[in-house]
This record gives sequence, structure tokens and C-alpha cells, in this order.
Amino acid sequence: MSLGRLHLVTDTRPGRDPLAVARAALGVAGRELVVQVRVEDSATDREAYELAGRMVELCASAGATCLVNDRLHVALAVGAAGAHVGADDLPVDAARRVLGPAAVLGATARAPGTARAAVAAGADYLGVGPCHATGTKAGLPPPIGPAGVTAVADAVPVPVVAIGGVTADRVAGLRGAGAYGVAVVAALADAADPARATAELLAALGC
Ligand SMILES: Cc1ncc(COP(=O)(O)OP(=O)(O)O)c(N)n1
Ligand SMILES: Cc1ncsc1CCOP(=O)(O)O
Ligand SMILES: [Mg+2]
Repeated sequence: MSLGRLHLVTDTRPGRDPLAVARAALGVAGRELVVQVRVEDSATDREAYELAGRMVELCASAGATCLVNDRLHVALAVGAAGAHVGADDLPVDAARRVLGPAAVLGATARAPGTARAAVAAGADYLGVGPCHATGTKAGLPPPIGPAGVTAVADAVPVPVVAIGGVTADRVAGLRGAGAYGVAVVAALADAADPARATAELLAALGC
């Protein structure tokens, strides 16, 4: 599996335009981009399906990978490449059974033990964090910092994607800590120029 190093997780805030941000990022990053479609828990399956379906088409035209957060049935229904699950979602082994062996399956981990368990259960990559403080998701445990990323990366043979408060300035520290790539919401969704912000993140990643 060749996984992109820059993951754009879609912004769930009302009034945002995740397709416009993804279009701008795809134009710069192409196949190096993974778009993870993430919607509010309160969003309907129909809303998730419609956004994910449009995102799959956009990603396909750029040669990029589209994943769906949490809702595996939506991932299957729109023909996404795979999905991402965390502690409140289906367990990794169940998610793998639902998606099948060929799908890309990501799992959240913040410590070596859970990371090893997720990989043993079938995760292809790990989303690890929050690495830094973030205002994007409430109720998270304290940031693990680059040292926490190293602890996980040293424990598993799969790519580690650092998430939480990631900015272009922080990418070098995270890569040095062992992260294969990074996942961002605000760094692209809040950027005045998402295409330029994408280029800066890619440059920091060494892509
Ligand atoms: C790449 C990546 N890493 C971690 C997460 C968080 O997933 P989860 O813990 O299930 O939380 P929600 O995103 O579902 O609120 C992620 N989505 N992507
Ligand atoms: C979904 C999620 N899980 C851990 S941090 C996070 C949000 C990351 O958003 P940002 O890049 O804006 O900090
Ligand atoms: Mg989840």
C-alpha cells in the first residue's frame, strides 16, 4: 500500500465548504493527498453519503485516495478506498471484516499498546494524537507531543499519521519523531489560500 503523506480531514463546522478546500488541495497535492470525509455525529447518513460521493469523484480525478471517517457503510456505498475508525467506532477487526482485505483501514491510537493491538487487528495505518492542542475537536485527552509519536512509531511497522494542531511549522518536528505523514483540519480549512497552505505542508513533508 502506498499511502499519501498529507491527510485532509474535512471540516465539520456549519457553513464550511469541504469540497472547495479539497479541490484546492487536490490541485496541488494530487496523489499525495488522502481526503478523509468526516461529518458531525448529528449529520444524517444521507448527508454523509452525498458529501462522500462527491469527494470520491473529486479524488478519483486527481488520483488521490478518499477515506470515510466512522461510517463504514457510507464508505462501501460510495466506493471509497477505505475508512478510519477510533475508540467509539466499530473495533478494528470488525471494521476489517466489513470493508474486506483490500480496503485501506486507519485506526486511532495514542499509546504503543493500543497501536500494536490495532495493527494486529488489521489497521494499515495509525492516526496518532492529538499531537498538539487543537480547537477542532472537543473532549480530547492531553496532547502527546512528538515524544508520544515516537513511542507509537517505534512500536508498529505501519505508517503513523500525526493529527491534532498540525501546522506546516510543526511538520518537521513530527517527521523527526517518526511520523510518516500528517492529518489536518484547520491548517487547510482555515487557510486564506488552501492551495498555498497545501504546498507549504507538502514542502515541510519533503514531498
Ligand atoms: C488520521 C486520523 N487520526 C485520528 C482520527 C480521530 O478518529 P476518532 O478517534 O475516531 O475520532 P473522530 O474523528 O471520529 O471524531 C481521525 N479521524 N483521523
Ligand atoms: C479529529 C481529530 N482527532 C484528533 S485531533 C482531531 C482534529 C484535528 O484538527 P486540527 O488539524 O484542526 O487540529
Ligand atoms: Mg471516529
